[in-house]
Amino acid sequence: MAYAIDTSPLKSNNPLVFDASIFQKETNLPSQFVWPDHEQPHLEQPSPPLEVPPIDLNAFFSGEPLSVSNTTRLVNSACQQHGFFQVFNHGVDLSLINEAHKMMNLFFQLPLVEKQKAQRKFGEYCGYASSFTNRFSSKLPWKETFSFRYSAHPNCSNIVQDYILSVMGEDYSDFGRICQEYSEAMSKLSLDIMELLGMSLGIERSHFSDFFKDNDSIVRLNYYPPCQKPNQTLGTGPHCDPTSLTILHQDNVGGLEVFVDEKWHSIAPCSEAFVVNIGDTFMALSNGLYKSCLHRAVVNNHTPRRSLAFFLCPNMDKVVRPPKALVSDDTQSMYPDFTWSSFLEFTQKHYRADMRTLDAFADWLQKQKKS
Ligand SMILES: C=C1C[C@]23C[C@H]1CC[C@H]2[C@]1(C)CCC[C@@](C)(C(=O)O)[C@H]1[C@@H]3C(=O)O
Ligand SMILES: O=C(O)CCC(=O)C(=O)O
Ligand SMILES: [Fe+2]
Repeated sequence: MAYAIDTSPLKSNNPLVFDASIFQKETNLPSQFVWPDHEQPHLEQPSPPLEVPPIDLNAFFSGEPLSVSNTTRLVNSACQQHGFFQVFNHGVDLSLINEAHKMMNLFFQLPLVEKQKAQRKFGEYCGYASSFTNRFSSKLPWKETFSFRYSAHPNCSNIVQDYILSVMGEDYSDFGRICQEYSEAMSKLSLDIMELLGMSLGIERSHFSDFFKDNDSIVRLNYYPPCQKPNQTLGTGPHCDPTSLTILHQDNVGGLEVFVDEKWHSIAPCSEAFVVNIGDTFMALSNGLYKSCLHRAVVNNHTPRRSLAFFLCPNMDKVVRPPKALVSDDTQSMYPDFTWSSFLEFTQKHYRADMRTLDAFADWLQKQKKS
């Protein structure tokens, strides 16, 4: 079997490197990529599609009373059931989305050593990772990712482009510029969606958009190479996003699945739409009313798949606590107050994000307080 041997000091105790150009032809998957039987996808039985409401953001922002009440009702019901919906007429230029996909294609086609200029370091969430061979020793995801920080703080006006140029070099200025523009567009869209979520919860429209104005978010480019044994592995394992809100754009290949009513359901790609889902931090902000739902990405044996994720996160030191209107004497606060910086650190240094990250974090916080 063909493995590339890693020579970097980072992974001295783990020689496995995921080089997609080699691994996509492998018929014997290294055992680290083989997921346990109960988590393996059964691709021979296609997952039924999930009914996700199509949300017309333009109609909502028109202020026309019927559109507003229909939209908030649909969002409220989807978020209480599973936390997934799709947004249309979102105001993001389709040519910017296409450019971002083109740049992402170019990036992932680069030779491994070139991509490794941006190698993600242990304990950090930014950079390039070919699978997580230096982070985890089993249930490795069949993917490459490139993640970077976006901050809406006025002092960080060019943060994405500066980061990409600093790690990849001057030749990557178009890549940096498009990623910067895309991140800004996603941050703006996320604040619009926060207004909608605030209204759908019956609280002050600006409550959550104000809370996230100075967001410190994560943008991630995902590349899922073909796999000769797609039934044995996963592109992204079952998890709930620890972040607040995810805005995902998938290419036309398909692979995103959501666990609802005890079954996996697919969400078909749609180039004009973004898939939006509630993450654990927003579940805490809504006092458990809106759900952060289990999802995963499956791979296939013929076509590479790409997706672009914007993970909205609060400013690092803001206290995550639901508004008073969502906490009654009976319900109390479902989760302890926390900061995003501590939750992020938990996912990067102490716990691999899965379906119970928020509960595990709440227990961990409790123990920290006691000791
Ligand atoms: C804070 C984060 C951790 C992860 C990236 C962002 C939001 C989603 C998380 C993740 C995708 C959930 C599944 C497991 C994970 C390890 C992955 O497969 O990428 C998670 C990310 C991470 O820790 O890098
Ligand atoms: O690529 C996808 O479709 C989903 C990826 C995902 O869930 C994530 O990165 O959190
Ligand atoms: Fe996710």
